[in-house]
Amino acid sequence: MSKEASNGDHNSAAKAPPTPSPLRFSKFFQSNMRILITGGAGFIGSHLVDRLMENEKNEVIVADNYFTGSKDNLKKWIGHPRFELIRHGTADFELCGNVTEPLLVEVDQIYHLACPASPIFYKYNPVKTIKTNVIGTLNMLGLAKRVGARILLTSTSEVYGDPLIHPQNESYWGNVNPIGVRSCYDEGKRVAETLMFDYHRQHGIEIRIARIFNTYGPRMNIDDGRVVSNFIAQAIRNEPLTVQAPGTQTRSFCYVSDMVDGLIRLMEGENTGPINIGNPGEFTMIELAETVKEVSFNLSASPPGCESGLVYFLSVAHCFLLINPEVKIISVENTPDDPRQRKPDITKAKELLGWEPKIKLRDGLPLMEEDFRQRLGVPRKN
Ligand SMILES: NC(=O)c1ccc[n+]([C@@H]2O[C@H](COP(=O)([O-])OP(=O)(O)OC[C@H]3O[C@@H](n4cnc5c(N)ncnc54)[C@H](O)[C@@H]3O)[C@@H](O)[C@H]2O)c1
Ligand SMILES: O=C(O)[C@H]1O[C@H](OP(=O)(O)OP(=O)(O)OC[C@H]2O[C@@H](n3ccc(=O)[nH]c3=O)[C@H](O)[C@@H]2O)[C@H](O)[C@@H](O)[C@@H]1O
Repeated sequence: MSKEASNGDHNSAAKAPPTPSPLRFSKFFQSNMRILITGGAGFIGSHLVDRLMENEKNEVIVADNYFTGSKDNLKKWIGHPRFELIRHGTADFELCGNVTEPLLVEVDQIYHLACPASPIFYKYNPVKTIKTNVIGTLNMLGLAKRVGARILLTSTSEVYGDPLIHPQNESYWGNVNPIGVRSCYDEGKRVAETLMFDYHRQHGIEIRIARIFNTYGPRMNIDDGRVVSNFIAQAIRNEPLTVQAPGTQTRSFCYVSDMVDGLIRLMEGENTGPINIGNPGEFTMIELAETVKEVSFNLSASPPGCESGLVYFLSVAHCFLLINPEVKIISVENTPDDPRQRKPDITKAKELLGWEPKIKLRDGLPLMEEDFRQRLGVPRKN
């Protein structure tokens, strides 16, 4: 029997995990933990790389096809002796670094994040999205089985679909359209969760499943179409904030440093999950737009994840600067199957991981604004 405990509902007859390769016990490997991060050039992945690289005992390997991620997010690590960017698969550019191609690399842990996450990107090529979720997860589970690695999947609150219970807890099975335009992503992640548990029960693989709720922060793709990045970019460019109708739909936003902390605790802990990781502070999209307009620097210290000296300077100086109080808010058409409400029940994360988010939306938004201003080349007017 595997020693790891599930969070209650699963995991009755798991086999022992396969023995790691003898190489793992050689002197060379003993000092270091080798960690693969798929999708490590993306938004959450690159912050996870930063956090794991802080530990000198970690060697970090990233596999990414740069569909929505960028090498820029990793530039401070390229060339570092404990860091490696791998290009596997074929010579075909489309397939290079792609998790839909098998990968063989000796690692102890796999954080499997690779998947486009913004609705406009995952809907752009739905077949590619579902292949990434299904074949990509199968490949990473095959790798975990072969080398005896523990694997964590970044699943999503979208497995709950347009939820009929509120807030959503992990025992809720969801309300998902299997044939809709979002299905490549939400049904894809549901299959990925199924594969994780089948490999766990059948092959004894050590698995961890995080159900991530809307996460925001520096390094989000400026034009990736998600609501927080859209509103901040629009406010900085002095364009109207586009609230998709009706605007009363809700989301709960988690700052990226809190998310990374939750993912590492889940990986290091003894529970398979699935476990919700998100911030229960819930906002309608109209409230979010108003908050983006009005949010001000009002920080007494620089929270984790804040890399900008300017933000730190402004925050210790107790400045009160609005992003753009003049900007207009307009209502635009929505897309099909948009969930009407979303808020995580994080009781399990609190009890099993000792985790809860620390950064409030009003404190996280200015940090993201600063990063967007730098990348857009639009300095703040004082
Ligand atoms: N950010 C959120 O709010 C959120 C919420 C729920 C779940 N998630 C999950 O977290 C993970 C990371 O999300 P993110 O917000 O950082 O997104 P992101 O788009 O910034 O990052 C995804 C990364 O995966 C890479 N990728 C995509 N398809 C790939 C493939 N076939 N092979 C190799 N690499 C591939 C992309 O190039 C990118 O670097 C995703 O699995 C996503 O589903 C994110
Ligand atoms: O957290 C999650 O589980 C999921 O959340 C998001 O999906 P979604 O909530 O639809 O993300 P957004 O595109 O940011 O939309 C959030 C809300 O904002 C609205 N919106 C979006 C963009 C915009 O310009 N204006 C606007 O009002 C949308 O209609 C929606 O109601 C992510 O993009 C998924 O990757 C992730 O898995």
